[in-house]
Amino acid sequence: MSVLHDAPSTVSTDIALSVRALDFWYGEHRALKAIDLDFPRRQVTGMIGPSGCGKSTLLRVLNRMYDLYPGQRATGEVVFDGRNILSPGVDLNVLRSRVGMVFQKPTPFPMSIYENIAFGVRLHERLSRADMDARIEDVLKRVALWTEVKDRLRAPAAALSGGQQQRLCIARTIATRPEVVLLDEPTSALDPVSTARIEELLDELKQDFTIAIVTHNLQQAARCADQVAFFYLGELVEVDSAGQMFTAPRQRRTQDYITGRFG
Ligand SMILES: Nc1ncnc2c1ncn2[C@@H]1O[C@H](COP(=O)(O)OP(=O)(O)OP(=O)(O)O)[C@@H](O)[C@H]1O
Repeated sequence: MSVLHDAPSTVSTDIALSVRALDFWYGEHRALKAIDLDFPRRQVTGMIGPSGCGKSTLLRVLNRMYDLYPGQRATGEVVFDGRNILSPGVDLNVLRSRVGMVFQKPTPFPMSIYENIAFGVRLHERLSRADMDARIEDVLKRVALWTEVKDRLRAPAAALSGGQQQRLCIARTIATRPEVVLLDEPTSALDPVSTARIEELLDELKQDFTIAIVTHNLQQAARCADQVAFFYLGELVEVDSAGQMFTAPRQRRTQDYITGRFG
């Protein structure tokens, strides 16, 4: 399903999302500067850097979440499915179902566990009751929540613990079968046990999805990410495999950051 009618790109099919010459503006403030970054398909890309360097901004560009706010604008290209999703005419509902997002704090809808997942699916697909039940069981199993909630699917999602709520939000996001899942510090509000479960989950999910995760936790980036991108003051300083980045970064600024000299 295409999101736009534009010139096809020449980007390799091993790349799910390709960012080219991206600038981002909050009014007069240029928060991202000439970013070029590829997100390899079915890999985890970790985005790190000190507070305010533009990590969340980039994530919000990748599914045009910024479009909801006046005065915010992006220039350049984000090529997805052969199209520049920054162009006018993109169907944002379709885009956001294909590039899903999970936020820092769990944000379940004020409805049942079942409805939290079914709601988004219904916006895009007409499923029979049996197929919807099967979809919900499938995604809850994938986020390792099924055994904990299968007997209370009609209970309010708000009754779940924070870690369970975040797994539900991930289930809700993958239920529309996106290609890309964006996660903005998804574990920063969670305890270590819930954090470990989400990290394990990322490893599972990358079998099927391309993942971009913003994290302040460098150990988490080292554990979960295949490639890591280091941002500083709105610039992409360095991108490399997690192994290279955390053992032998090429740039001085990256080294200073990962060794704790600033940030
Ligand atoms: N709504 C906004 N209006 C104006 N400026 C903003 C807005 N949101 C972010 N900024 C600015 O854009 C820059 C990048 O912010 P962003 O939130 O992307 O950084 P970040 O790297 O994700 O930071 P953190 O790690 O603290 O979440 C910062 O200078 C920030 O002050």
